[in-house]
Amino acid sequence: MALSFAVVASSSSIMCKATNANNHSHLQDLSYIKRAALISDKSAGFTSPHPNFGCVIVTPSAEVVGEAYLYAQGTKPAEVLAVEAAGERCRGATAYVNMEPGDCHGDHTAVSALVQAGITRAVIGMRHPLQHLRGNAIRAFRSQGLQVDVLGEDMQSKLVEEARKACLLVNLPFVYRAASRVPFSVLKYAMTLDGKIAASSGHAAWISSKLSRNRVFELRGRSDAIIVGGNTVRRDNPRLTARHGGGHMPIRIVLSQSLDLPEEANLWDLSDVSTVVVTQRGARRSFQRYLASKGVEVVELDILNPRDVMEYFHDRGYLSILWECGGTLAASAISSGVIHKVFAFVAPKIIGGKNAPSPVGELGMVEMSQALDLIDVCFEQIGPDMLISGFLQPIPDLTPTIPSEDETFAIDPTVAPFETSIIFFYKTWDLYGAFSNFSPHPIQMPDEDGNYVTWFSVEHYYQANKFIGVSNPLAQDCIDKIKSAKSPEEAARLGRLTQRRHPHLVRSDWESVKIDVMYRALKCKFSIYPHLNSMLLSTAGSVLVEASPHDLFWGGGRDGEGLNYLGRLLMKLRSEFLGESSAASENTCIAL
Ligand SMILES: NC(=O)C1=CN([C@@H]2O[C@H](COP(=O)(O)OP(=O)(O)OC[C@H]3O[C@@H](n4cnc5c(N)ncnc54)[C@H](OP(=O)(O)O)[C@@H]3O)[C@@H](O)[C@H]2O)C=CC1
Ligand SMILES: Nc1c(N[C@@H]2O[C@H](COP(=O)(O)O)[C@@H](O)[C@H]2O)[nH]c(=O)[nH]c1=O
Repeated sequence: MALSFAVVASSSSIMCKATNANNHSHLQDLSYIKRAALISDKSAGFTSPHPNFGCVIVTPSAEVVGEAYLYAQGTKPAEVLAVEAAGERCRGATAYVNMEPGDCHGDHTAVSALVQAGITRAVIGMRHPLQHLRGNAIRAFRSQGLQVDVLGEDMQSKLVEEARKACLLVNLPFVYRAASRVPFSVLKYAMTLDGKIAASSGHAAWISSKLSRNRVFELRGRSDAIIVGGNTVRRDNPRLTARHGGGHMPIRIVLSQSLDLPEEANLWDLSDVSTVVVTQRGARRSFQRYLASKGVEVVELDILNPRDVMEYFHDRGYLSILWECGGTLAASAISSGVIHKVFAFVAPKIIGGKNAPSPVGELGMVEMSQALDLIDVCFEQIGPDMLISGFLQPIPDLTPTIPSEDETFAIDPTVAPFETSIIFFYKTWDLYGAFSNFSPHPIQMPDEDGNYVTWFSVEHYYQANKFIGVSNPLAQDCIDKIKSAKSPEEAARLGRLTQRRHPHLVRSDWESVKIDVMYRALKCKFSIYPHLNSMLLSTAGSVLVEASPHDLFWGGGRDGEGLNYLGRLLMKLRSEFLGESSAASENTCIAL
């Protein structure tokens, strides 16, 4: 179906460095690029930790013939879906993308889809924020003869800046994360008009209206995790779930130094989503064991401060965090410089109380001139409340902060990332991200009757295998759901959740067969994709380590304490592919 929408016309002039041979209307360009940004946001929360991508394809006669967005990491790229929708009408058309495509497939899927479909021009809202991807797709388009216009580079004006900002805003968490190496963090609180977040008694339910609290569910749905401090758990017994229906469900994180937490708490009920408790090394080991017995993950850090916690969750691949703590932890997080944005719901109520808590505790400031000014402040009325939001840290300027790969090598010729003797991989956008079992490469594996079945990713196959052969209709039901999961993350969530909630559905020999299941799936993947096979062989001589800081079985762990079985299997495969007789020799060293 052809889609169309209004174009915002204005008489402002637009400078364009590129020649305007095709006589494109640049006002239309801006409208379409904003459209790409708008649709890319539809899957916010689900794409995490991947950016939001949208693509709109428009013919020279200004007809929108295809548009699509990325649903989640590992699903079909927006560009491929838009090309599929537009079909033959791609010939001579322009593709508008809010962000330069990345390359999770490791074979330039998005670029190839547009080039092969006959697209002749690409308009790009912003360059990819990650250094190793930045500029690659733009170069590839240009080398294939496409005209490429990048907002702010090839097109400049006040209106272009506005459209560029729209593209930036839909991927702000990604941009902050790329620039600061901590997840994008939002501090949210609800306070009375006299600045209290609870009565003197500590009672806080509720300050803001139902409408505002529904808005909080949406904020939660856009986040990877919600953080509270130990005191909020003791005082409020919160659930911290996103209850707005059908949205993404973030995990819950509790920061507690003392680990003096209640034995019974809503956050220990993992039926909807998991909880991670982060504490100081050595704190209440018996309570740690108690939490672990309930399925709650406990992470010990040497010193529990917000920056270390955020660096840890960055390394775990988290993109955005919502802090819903009280003033004590909020002050500590602000002082550590990890809070990027604030959402304050102000309710027209007065509770008074000299000792009633306020949203931010001690920051050590003594003069008003030291106050932190919010940037880009917005005011929005929600029912009876006012939502005031703004940034505590400016939006990073990507140009100087994250130089392109070429620029880096020009600045420091000694940088040669390909020559390290240990190759770490983890998230699919990493240089060797295609080694991850979450990479979007379908595999074909024989079922119990020997018939070949296609699985969207190694992770889909691995998770489903937990339930294969179990004579319970619920097990088959779970396999079917995992098989049709839209993304590897979704397959993992389904598999892990069912394993946790219904352990009796897991096959009894799972622990003894899981390495072999993974090995067979990886063997298939690296056999049927020649470019992946070459990538694997190109690492000969290097140790491969899955850099998962928390998976101590498949990954290498934070301090190298993990067993790194994924890395080991890849090295085993590599040596088999290289035709070395070291299937035997490697077997002796890695003892699989
Ligand atoms: N209206 C609103 O929006 C909200 C209101 N509230 C209200 O606020 C009150 C609780 O506020 P508050 O006591 O400030 O609670 P916090 O949520 O800030 O919890 C503080 C606790 O966080 C833990 N913590 C871990 N690391 C740190 C660190 N580096 N710095 C500081 N704390 C750390 C400690 O837990 P431990 O002691 O276990 O070691 C500490 O006692 C309650 O009355 C609650 O109802 C809370 C959230 C939002
Ligand atoms: N009191 C208060 C808030 N408090 C926050 O919400 C948490 C409770 O979440 P849940 O258990 O999921 O409903 C609580 O622990 C605290 O973090 N939030 C608001 O939007 N408005 C309010 O008035």
